[in-house]
Amino acid sequence: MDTQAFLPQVLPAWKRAVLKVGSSLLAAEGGGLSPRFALGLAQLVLESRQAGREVVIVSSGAVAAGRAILPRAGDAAPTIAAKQALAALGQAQLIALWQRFFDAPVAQVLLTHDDLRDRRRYLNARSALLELLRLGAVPVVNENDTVAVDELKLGDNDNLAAAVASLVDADLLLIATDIAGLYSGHPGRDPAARPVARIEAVTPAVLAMAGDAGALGTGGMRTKLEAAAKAATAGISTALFSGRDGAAVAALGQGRLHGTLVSAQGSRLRARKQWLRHAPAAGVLQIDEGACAALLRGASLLPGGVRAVAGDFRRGDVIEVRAADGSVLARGQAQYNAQDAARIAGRHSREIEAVLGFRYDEAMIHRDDLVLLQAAGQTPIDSNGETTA
Ligand SMILES: Nc1ncnc2c1ncn2[C@@H]1O[C@H](COP(=O)(O)OP(=O)(O)O)[C@@H](O)[C@H]1O
Ligand SMILES: N[C@@H](CCC(=O)OP(=O)(O)O)C(=O)O
Repeated sequence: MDTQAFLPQVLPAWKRAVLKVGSSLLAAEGGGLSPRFALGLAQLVLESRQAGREVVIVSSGAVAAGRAILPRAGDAAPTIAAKQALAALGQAQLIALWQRFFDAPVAQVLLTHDDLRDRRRYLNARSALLELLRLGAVPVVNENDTVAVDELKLGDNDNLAAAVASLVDADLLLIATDIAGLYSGHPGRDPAARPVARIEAVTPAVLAMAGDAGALGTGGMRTKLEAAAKAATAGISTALFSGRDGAAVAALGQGRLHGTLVSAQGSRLRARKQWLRHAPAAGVLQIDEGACAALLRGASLLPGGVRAVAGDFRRGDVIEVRAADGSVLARGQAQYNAQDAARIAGRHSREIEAVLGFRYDEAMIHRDDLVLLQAAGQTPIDSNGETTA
């Protein structure tokens, strides 16, 4: 395939990224996995970590790895069940491949889209991934193919990577594939296909440029653009580039992208705050004056400042935070369900474990999951969202 090169462009500055690596980059020609292209990508991860950035890897390749272990399971047109078996067989090797490049421990995280749709599991996955990053581990995520087969059918690891990018509050989604970026038509079939370096919005016309997968991948450019569109709405930019092109991969470390950049729609923080502001509230925490002052200073809401709990919310639900006079001070995502919140209300954070028998977080609502609806000294808002002055 003779395709035109992409001119370099500036990669947006980032602190935390999700790097999605397709099967097309990890599958060896004779079956199994090859370190050939993974090496350069791992180098990029290492350099980024040394520069104080964090990277979560979303890696496909378990099915390809499984093929080398039990070739007869991967006959010409394997069924979904055979692909699931191959994925289960190959997953350990996939993790072992990534571990080869890092002194830091590699952590295997298997997720499904359903896990991320369920608020409680979403929050659990988030805490676990953020803790892994805090500990300096290299999280490597793949779809849990034993219990969900979306990715095996649709190549949805692209979409999973976008969901993970939102989950961990990444500011960039890097999608490494076997082609330099998006072309205006399928490069194998359209000789006039041109590089598309920049996409401001993933419109139907942009989606129409994308065709199916290459020989080894699933989903092709379409799922990559869908993923980029989701990331964009969450305030995250996406870079599509070739993981086979060592120079293009090395350039990313210097902040230059040879590939396609899909721009974020607004900032990540704005998108998240917007969601917290408008998601239906499942309950209410009434807090004391000390807690009000702490929230206005930008602190988390600790159980000690909670006076009363109302509603039947679950961990991860959005709830309102009201001052003693009933005015709505803030909204945020609950770390504890209503029952547990009621049991720890008024208690010191260090008592949480003794009361509940476990502890998710020292806060009832973490400051990253909280949006203030009043600034210090501002007019309070009543429970209908109207100003009370
Ligand atoms: N408009 C397009 N521009 C670039 N690649 C495209 C386009 N349409 C389809 N493709 C195909 O998408 C492939 C990459 O997707 P895929 O095979 O699913 O890889 P991965 O395993 O990295 O997810 C390319 O190799 C190319 O054949
Ligand atoms: N979970 C599957 C990934 C399937 C998938 O999305 O593949 P790809 O299109 O190469 O990213 C595997 O590990 O083989």
